[in-house]
Formats: sequence, C-alpha cells, structure tokens
Amino acid sequence: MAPHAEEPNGYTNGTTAASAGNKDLFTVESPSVTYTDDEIKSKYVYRTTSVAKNGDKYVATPKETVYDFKVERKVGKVGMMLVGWGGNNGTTVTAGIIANRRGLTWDTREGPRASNYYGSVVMGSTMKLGTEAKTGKEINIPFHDVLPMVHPNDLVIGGWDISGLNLAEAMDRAAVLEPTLKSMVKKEMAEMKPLPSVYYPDFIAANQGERANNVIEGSKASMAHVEHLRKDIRDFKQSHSLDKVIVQWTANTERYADIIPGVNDTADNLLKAIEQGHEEVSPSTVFAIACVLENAPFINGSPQNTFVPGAIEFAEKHGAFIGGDDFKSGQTKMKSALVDFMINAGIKLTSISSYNHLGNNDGMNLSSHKQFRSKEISKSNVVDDMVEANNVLYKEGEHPNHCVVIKYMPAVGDNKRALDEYYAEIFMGGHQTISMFNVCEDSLLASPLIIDLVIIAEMMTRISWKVDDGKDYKGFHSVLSILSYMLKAPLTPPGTPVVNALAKQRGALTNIFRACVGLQPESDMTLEHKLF
Ligand SMILES: NC(=O)c1ccc[n+]([C@@H]2O[C@H](COP(=O)([O-])OP(=O)(O)OC[C@H]3O[C@@H](n4cnc5c(N)ncnc54)[C@H](O)[C@@H]3O)[C@@H](O)[C@H]2O)c1
Ligand SMILES: O=P([O-])([O-])O[C@@H]1[C@@H](O)[C@H](O)[C@@H](O)[C@H](O)[C@@H]1O
Repeated sequence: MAPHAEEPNGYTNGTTAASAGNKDLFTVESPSVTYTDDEIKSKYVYRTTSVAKNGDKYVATPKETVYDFKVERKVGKVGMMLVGWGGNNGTTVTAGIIANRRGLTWDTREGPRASNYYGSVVMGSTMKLGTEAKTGKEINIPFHDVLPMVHPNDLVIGGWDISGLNLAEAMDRAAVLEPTLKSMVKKEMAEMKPLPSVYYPDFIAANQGERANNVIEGSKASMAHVEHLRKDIRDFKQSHSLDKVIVQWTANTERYADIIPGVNDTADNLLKAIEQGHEEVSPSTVFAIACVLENAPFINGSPQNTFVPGAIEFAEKHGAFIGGDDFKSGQTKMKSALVDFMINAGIKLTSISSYNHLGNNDGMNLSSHKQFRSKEISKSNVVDDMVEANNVLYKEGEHPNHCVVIKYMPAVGDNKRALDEYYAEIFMGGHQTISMFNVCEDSLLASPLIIDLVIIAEMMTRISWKVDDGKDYKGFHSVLSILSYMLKAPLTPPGTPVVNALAKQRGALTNIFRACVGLQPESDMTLEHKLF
C-alpha cells in the first residue's frame, strides 16, 4: 500500500494505493472482466441448485444466473464515527489505529511489541487466489487485496459519548492498553473529545448514570435529536473533507424496545413516534434514523433490537446500509466454530453451558437484568442454523440445552473469563465432554472487528450489480448480511435465513468479493491434484 501520509492532527490525508492509482496485487485475465481506471466490471455466472420435493424424494436442478458486478476502484477519504467512542472498545480501536499508522513499537514485561491488525479478517487473513500454473502450488493473497478497500490507517476517527472525558482520559479509564503504548498516543488522544450524545436513561443500566455528563439537552420530540446527530455527521464530514462516513454503535447494550403496532412497526409510524418523542424509541434507533437520512452506513455492535421493523423499512426506502447485531468477538465466535465442527462431524451436541465473568464497564452495564437479557438473546441463538441443518441428529424442533450466564467481577477488568462445557452423544451410547477456559481480552478482540465492519461496509458502498437483462446497476440490499462473520446475531433482509456457522459466514464474504472480480467461489476440491 502507498505510504499513509499524516496530517498535523494525526489524521491521514486519505492517500492510499487505491485512491492514488490502481496498484492492484493481481488482475484477472478473462473475457468476463474489464478494468478501467475508475471501475472493475465483471460478468459472473452464479450457480445454485434448485430443489423440489417429489413425494418423499427430492429433485435437484442446477440453476445459473448471470450477474454483472461493478466495483468503483477509487476509495476516497473515509471517516469512522463511533457511538460510545469513550468506551473500552472505542478508545482501544482508536489507539490501535494511531499506533499502526505511526508504526509504533513499545516495551512490555515480555519484551517489545509492535503494532499490528491481528484479529482483523480483512487485515490479518488471506484467501486462496488459485494455483500456480507451472507448479500447482496454492497461491494465497492478503484478504485486503482482493478488492480496492480502505486502509484502516487512513480512517479519520470521531464519535459521540455520554461521558465527556477526552480519549486519553477515557483510555486510562478503560485500562486495556500497556502504559508504555498509552504514553506514545496520549497526546493525540487527548485532542480527541467525544461529541455530546443522545441519552435516555431507561435504556441502559442505572449504574451508567454517573458518567453521563456529555448529553444533548432538550426534548427528543420533533426530531430534534435526529437533526442534531445529522448535523454532527455533516459537520464531521465537511471539516475533514470526507467522501464517506461509516457510523458504528459500540456504546452500551440497551434493553430491548417493545415492538408496538402503530409506534415502531413501520417506517411512517416510527417517524411519527420520534416526532412525538415516544418513550419506546431508543438512542440507538435515533442514531440509525439519523444515519439513514445522511446516507451513512450504520452498524450496531451491541445486541439490542436497534433495528425495529420500522427502522429496517426506513433504511430500505432510502436505499441506505444498516448492519448488526453484536460483535462476535470471543466466547461466541468460538462457539459458532466448535458447534459447526461437532454437528458437521455427526456428533450430537446435547448441552452447551456458557458462563463468563468480566469486570469492565460493559460487564457493569450487563449486571442489570434488562441489558443482560439483550445479550442473552444474541448469545443463545447462535447455534440454531447449525442444529436445524442436521435432521439426522435432531428431530424437528429438537435442540441442545443451552444456558448463558454473565457475571460482573470488577477484579478481572476487560479480560473476560469464558468457561464453556459442550456435552455430546457419540457412537454407541458414548459421550464426549469438551470443557473450555477461554480468557478473552474483550476490547483487543472487538477492536479488529470494528475495523473489519467499517472496511467492508465502506466497500459495499462501491459495489453495484444488475442481471443481464437489467438496465441500471443497483446496490446490495440495505441490510448488509455480508457482515455476519463479525456479528453474533446477524441482521438479514426480512424473510431471509440467518447463518451463524463461522465457516459459512467467512465463505460468503470471501466468495462475494471474489465474484466482484469474476472469480468462482473458493473450491477445496483440488481436482487438479486428484484427477491425473
Ligand atoms: N468483546 C467486546 O468488547 C464486545 C463484544 C460484543 C459486543 N460488545 C458490545 O460493545 C459495546 C461496547 O463495549 P465496551 O466494552 O466498549 O463498553 P464500555 O462500557 O466500555 O463503552 C461503552 C461506551 O458507551 C457510552 N455510551 C453509553 N450510552 C451511550 C449513548 N447513548 N451515546 C453515546 N455513548 C454512550 C458509555 O459512556 C461508554 O463510554 C457494549 O454494548 C458491548 O456489549 C462488546
Ligand atoms: O465473547 P463474545 O461472546 O463474542 O462476546 C462477549 C460476551 O462473551 C460477554 O459476555 C459480553 O459482556 C461482551 O459484551 C461480549 O458480548
């Protein structure tokens, strides 16, 4: 990537390899793919299998759909605005980007440490491009290079918090990063101050009240708070000469909003409810509406039902992107991989007990039942698709016992202890018990996901498609289910299935991006190594 020149206040000038010219790692030689300075266009044959039931048999018919994809190659200057910027995740991801941008190394008790983006699927993983013609050797490329994506070092960062601490003070409060590293980014972080935010006390734990000294005053009625946030987004975009802003909720977990016919069930009713200052409209939904109106993709990193039906309909009407819910960072990420392996190995999982304790402010907020309930839902539904897909092991409606327990233990801070037991039936009446102790440094695991969500959401704003008989290119559906790999409870377009299996989620992300440059899905068939 081209060097990321810095502006005086630590912001980059947004010059990246992609926006400074097309220094792509690879090109696709194919009559179906064309490159110009501004665009990559590809004609992609999407192959699926249509299944029809015939008595107690199935008939499977291969289907082909030809899609035209178009990718804008110029990345532009991108802003990331975090709601809850002064929290553990917000301060950690900000410090991490500053450290990477400056290539910092710092001393620790175990010796020197260098900046990196480990834990980011976009910045830390690879994908198979193909096999070398002469040797048959597998060629893998950095995930980030499959399409012209924004580099996290170039992100201009801002956001809101109900706590008025500047980012250096908030980073100290978070107690996540090494003092040596904190001292190296302190000056830049001290110049960053969260904007006042929307605060409706009833939606988060009462124990959060004492930090709420940076709130937008006045009634929430007459769209006042929506308009205030819209102006914040416009001002941020203008003051940094941004081409695009992506907004993420990494603020506290809210209680669920009741879905009330006539209040939040449709877009029109939701706008009326906001106009009236209805008590059942949450701060996160107010942010979502403001972002849709500013065409700023909005992603919910927490488990509450921000996207009530009216909010989804509103986003669809405006063709704006939304995504969520709840970062999938440690205990649940492991669960969605392990359960996928066990069930697909024909092992009948019969019980999952999932306990953790943590001592950060998130844990304190979750010590309040209504906020815990939001998290319990997102952590509990993560195995449903894998269980339902295996009717050999499970009868209709049968599923493993599954309990979720979260306890607040201040002593362990951000270093959550996850203790899980997976109990399963195996061959001839046997049992397998997998017991796991998983220390998750929660903010260091969540921060790379925040980066991935921003990079991929921004990428989706530059991808459009049409079917061959169509005239105009259009964007993907407003609900970005492509983000599911980073999320516990993936939001999907209404009426479409939820996929939680980690491997399937990554496969979808990888293969959709491959299709945008005319490449077929990654196949592990390697027939070239079997048929000769
Ligand atoms: N591994 C992880 O850390 C992880 C994984 C999944 C989900 N999450 C979710 O991410 C969120 C943030 O986690 P955290 O550890 O950074 O929590 P945190 O409590 O440290 O940070 C949340 C921040 O949000 C602020 N806030 C609360 N309400 C706000 C509002 N209406 N507007 C603006 N700011 C507001 C708080 O003042 C606080 O600074 C939580 O909801 C958590 O459940 C975290
Ligand atoms: O590790 P994970 O399950 O993906 O996610 C975490 C939970 O385990 C933890 O209980 C909660 O406090 C964090 O906010 C986060 O949701």
